[in-house]
Amino acid sequence: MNNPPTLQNMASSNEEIYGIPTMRIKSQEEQAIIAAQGAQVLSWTDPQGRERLYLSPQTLHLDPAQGNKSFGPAIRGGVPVCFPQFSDRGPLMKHGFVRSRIWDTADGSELSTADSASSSLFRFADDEGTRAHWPHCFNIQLHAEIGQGQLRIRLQVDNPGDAPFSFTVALHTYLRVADIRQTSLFGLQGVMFEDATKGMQKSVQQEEALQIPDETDRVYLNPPEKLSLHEGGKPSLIIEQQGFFDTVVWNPGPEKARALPDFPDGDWLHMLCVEAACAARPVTLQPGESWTGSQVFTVPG
Ligand SMILES: O=P(O)(O)OC[C@H]1O[C@H](O)[C@H](O)[C@@H](O)[C@@H]1O
Repeated sequence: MNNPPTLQNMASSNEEIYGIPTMRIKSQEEQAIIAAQGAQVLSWTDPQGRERLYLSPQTLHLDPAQGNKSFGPAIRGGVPVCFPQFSDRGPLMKHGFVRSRIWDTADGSELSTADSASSSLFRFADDEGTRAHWPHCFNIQLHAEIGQGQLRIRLQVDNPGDAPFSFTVALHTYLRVADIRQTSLFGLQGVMFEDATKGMQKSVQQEEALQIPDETDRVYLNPPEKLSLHEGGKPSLIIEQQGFFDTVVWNPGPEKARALPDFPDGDWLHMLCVEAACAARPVTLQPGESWTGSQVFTVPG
């Protein structure tokens, strides 16, 4: 079986990946690569040297020459940040606009300078372009950290304005799996979900292990904080979330995969999105309030 290429050998200090400016962080044997576009984590190599995130080799991205002048295409893979709208659950562009904008490093430093650090902090705030679509003042920041077999991602949204606003949000994580047909997700038995492949019909998951034989697009409501991904019958990754009150599980399956212009036809076999989200109901922030959510991935010991 042909596995898609990984980024781990493409990384030098301040390189561009598929034309996207990136920052690299390191901790002993682990490394992660974060794009300035969307503060999107593109790659996480675990202590065994295995790439854990899926990134489409056909990914589209902003033209760096255009910078923040326009809302460009979204990067297909890694950990897209969906804000201030999840999917098409509202009037805005699908998954909101921050994944299609260039974020700043926390101290305004050059992307390459964090090369020796094990964490990164990116920020983005409202501007004329965002207010034309969504008339609110906001700050959003993403902190990503690796070490000891973990990738830890924390997202914070602040309301510095003088009016309340509501949003839906997700860390739309694309996990890389060797073969989706040998992959199961544990922890969702007995949890109610909305099924986007069946007009948002609500059901309760009966099976102990979720398998993905075909297109799967579910928003699980109030799931447990800890899920476990198994590959080839063995635990492969522990997935934990806090602050987010839904979990989305998405794989396009063979037919939808063929319809996605930025995704190889066969790559639905090598990925599974397990997304920490507030999707089914919004978060509301009063002036001066903040919301924080995190998603943590741990390689089992
Ligand atoms: O293709 P995108 O806009 O990146 O969205 C990819 C997918 O994201 C989420 O998982 C949604 O639940 C899916 O309905 C959607 O197809």
